[in-house]
Amino acid sequence: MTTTDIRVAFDRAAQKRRSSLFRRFLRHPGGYIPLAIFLLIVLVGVFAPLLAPMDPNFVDLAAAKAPPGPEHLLGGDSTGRDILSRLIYGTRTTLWGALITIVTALVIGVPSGVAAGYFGGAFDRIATWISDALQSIPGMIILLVVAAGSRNNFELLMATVGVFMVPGYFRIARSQTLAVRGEPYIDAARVSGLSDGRIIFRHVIKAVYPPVIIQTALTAGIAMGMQAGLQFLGIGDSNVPSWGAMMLEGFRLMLTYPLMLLWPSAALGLTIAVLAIMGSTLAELVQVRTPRVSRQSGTAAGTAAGTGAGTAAGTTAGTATPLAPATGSAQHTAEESALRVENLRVVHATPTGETEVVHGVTLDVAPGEVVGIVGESGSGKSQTVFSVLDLLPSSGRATADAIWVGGADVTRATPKQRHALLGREIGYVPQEPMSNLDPSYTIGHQLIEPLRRTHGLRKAEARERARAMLLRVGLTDPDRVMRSYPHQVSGGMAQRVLIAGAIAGKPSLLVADEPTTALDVTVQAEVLELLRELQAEYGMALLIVTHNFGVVADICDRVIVMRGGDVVETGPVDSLFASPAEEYTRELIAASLDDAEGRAELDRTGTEVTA
Ligand SMILES: Nc1ncnc2c1ncn2[C@@H]1O[C@H](COP(=O)(O)OP(=O)(O)OP(=O)(O)O)[C@@H](O)[C@H]1O
Repeated sequence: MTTTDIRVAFDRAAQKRRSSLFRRFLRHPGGYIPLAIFLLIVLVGVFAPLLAPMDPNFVDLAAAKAPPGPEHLLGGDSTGRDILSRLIYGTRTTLWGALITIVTALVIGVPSGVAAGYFGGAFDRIATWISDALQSIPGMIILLVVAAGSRNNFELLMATVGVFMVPGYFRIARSQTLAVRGEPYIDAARVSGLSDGRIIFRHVIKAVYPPVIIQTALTAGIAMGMQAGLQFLGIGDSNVPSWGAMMLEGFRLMLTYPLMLLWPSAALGLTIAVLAIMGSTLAELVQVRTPRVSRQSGTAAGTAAGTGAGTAAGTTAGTATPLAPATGSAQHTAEESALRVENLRVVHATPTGETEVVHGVTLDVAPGEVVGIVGESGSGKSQTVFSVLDLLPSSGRATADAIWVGGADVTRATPKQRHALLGREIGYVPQEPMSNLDPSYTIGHQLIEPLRRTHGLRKAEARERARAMLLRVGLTDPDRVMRSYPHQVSGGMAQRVLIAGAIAGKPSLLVADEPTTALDVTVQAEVLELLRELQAEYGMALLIVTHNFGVVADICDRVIVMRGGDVVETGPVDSLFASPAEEYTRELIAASLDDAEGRAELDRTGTEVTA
């Protein structure tokens, strides 16, 4: 991609202006109208003492069942209390009760749902079981017990209602987290060394909060209805003016004095209706807005959660199938290597049992060396590098005698140490540039964050470093790129951004997994050229995964040929090309050459046609 192409792509993309969910909500009639009404209701509740014309409990016997008039605008109740004042104070009680319910449900439901979705395992199973069990408990009976035991303590009752609302939040938070935790941009954040906590707060919460807000609008309505229902049943403090208690009184006198039932029912109905409309408007806007980037096959699969333990040195694979002999060889000592993998096995749990997909691979990359792992689809290239990067999906388990990164054996490190080391020592350029960027954050933010967290740079330094890296990878307007969201840049630009991010921490090893596969042919050559330049400039080791011998011939010093989870051959590129020892290697080379000839033929035909 030329500089002009980059500019054109940028300008085209930049036209798609992004506006926040809140702003779009405010522009939608289903947003601003109910919001205005709801805010008005809140103000009435907050300023009840100023707005209410009388004390809500003041009894004026002359006003008993009085019709609306100048003294009592909405009339008097059965004991002569001013209905309007009670309604205004009742707003306060109702909102306060709903707030207690929502906060209780949010505080328990969302963190537990996110943790269950993110970490999975035993916590997920136990939390899901508790959530299901909670739903099967008859809430009203528990509420009656709590009311009797606490002498109708209003706050405790509303908190108990909140506990019964927890499963709604738990399920939403868990499913949203499950949906994003396997996204490549989460993997990319892990590889860049961000801790689980940071990833959750920065990336996962962004996906969780929109449905949680919708749920909150609906829960508020349900909580108010429940509260009115409780008070209608006579549960709660009868001295506290509330819409439910007013409805109970109105219900008793419905035939003789229907107005008493009308006012609190109208207030409750209106409040629940505006909350429901806000909820459904938000749901509509969120659906339009969230372009779910789904993981494609071949990109980093799953999160690393649960994989760290499996890589501890000395553990056995525990495969159902007999172990195949180890394959491959290391050319350098552990201390001399940027990366050295010894006897790596990867096992996946499948419905039919465990399957070993990488069978004891040994390989290494020296500092400053460019090594290609090449092989047909399914040969185990990605599983090998994902094991190094700690990115295997939760179904996968890697075991190795050792994985040396920059002279340290990461299989002996704690997961935290391992992440920190990987974030510092290894840069990762993935296959799918677009899905490896979080659509919720600007590119600048995504470059600056790992530099601050993993490399400890101050914000200004990190910004300057990110800017310089964007310039270095050929993006001529780094400030605009930093302000852009991923959807505002082209695939080629996104890959340059990821390369900038991968090298910004000055890693000693850059791992590139099919870095050009998702790009169009003209951009492929430029990205390869860029990788080669950067590797030489920074003196990094480069491990490039590809199925294309053309790429190997282009930039690699040495090649490792894989087939069916084994290393079948390794050697310097020139000698391997000149005299491959294995028939399989010969076929791969021939297939790559055929492909190249085919493409040249296509190019020629294209030229003739257009000429
Ligand atoms: N989650 C999984 N569960 C079970 N088997 C898997 C899983 N992921 C990968 N495999 C298997 O592991 C083997 C190696 O896959 P891997 O992705 O490493 O191949 P690859 O050489 O990188 O191929 P490609 O070039 O298509 O990405 C394949 O047989 C694949 O089916």
